Amino acid sequence: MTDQTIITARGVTRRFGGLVALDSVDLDVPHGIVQAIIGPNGSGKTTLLNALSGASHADAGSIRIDGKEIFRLRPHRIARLGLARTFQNIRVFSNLTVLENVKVAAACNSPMSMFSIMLSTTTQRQRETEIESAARQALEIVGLAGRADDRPTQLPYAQQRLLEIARALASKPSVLLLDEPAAGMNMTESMTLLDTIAKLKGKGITVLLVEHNVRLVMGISDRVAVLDFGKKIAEGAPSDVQRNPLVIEAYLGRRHRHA
Ligand SMILES: Nc1ncnc2c1ncn2[C@@H]1O[C@H](COP(=O)(O)OP(=O)(O)OP(=O)(O)O)[C@@H](O)[C@H]1O
Repeated sequence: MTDQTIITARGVTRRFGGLVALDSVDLDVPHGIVQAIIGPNGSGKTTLLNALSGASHADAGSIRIDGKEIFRLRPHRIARLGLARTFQNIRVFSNLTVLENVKVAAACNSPMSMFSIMLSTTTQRQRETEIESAARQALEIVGLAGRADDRPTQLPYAQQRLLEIARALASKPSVLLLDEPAAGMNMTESMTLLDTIAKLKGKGITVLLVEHNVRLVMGISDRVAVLDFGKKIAEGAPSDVQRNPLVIEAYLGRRHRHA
């Protein structure tokens, strides 16, 4: 690991019964880049994201965020170290406004003490102002500032996915994990997503994304890691990975096996 590495994973292994979903995976993600994890269906991408975010722990290995070991830490402890994530399925509160949804996420990641809540202290009012400001900034970044007072269900599907990103951003993370951010998006919507990811990178946020749309990944990522049957089979610049015979075989071979 170097000072430039924000995520350092070593030997990350996850089994489900007899199935080895992650087989001793190593990953080094430098600060401030867009890193993609790709691979055929069932290759272990989401399992890796879950292990990194603490949503579902690995059985063995070491995972460091900015040098701190997070293996087996609970998700909220990992979030406090600056890591936020989105999920494949949309998880918003439909009875709250767009802004309220983001404020809830911001508040969850910086809880006030029960004491200050009961006494309604100046500190609490300051925190509320900070939460509102963080939420509005997050909506601004994803281009939803104008929809703050709408309900999430009034947004088109692609914007609901951007709202998920805004919720993750509300905790001001240094690392953002995106699980299938372009799922269900058309070409124009995917381009908006790419702009948003570029903006995040411009703000110094390290983005790690799992994505099925390989063309989209190749356009936005600085580095790509490829999983196949739980093993990392390739990693590097998009142009190198695309030409890697192991990667071509993983995709084509899998397609042929399913044909
Ligand atoms: N909770 C679980 N219980 C049992 N097996 C699981 C569980 N979660 C994942 N798996 C298995 O682990 C393997 C990796 O799954 P994972 O969802 O990480 O793959 P993926 O690359 O994200 O797939 P996809 O591209 O289809 O989303 C698959 O064989 C999957 O069936």
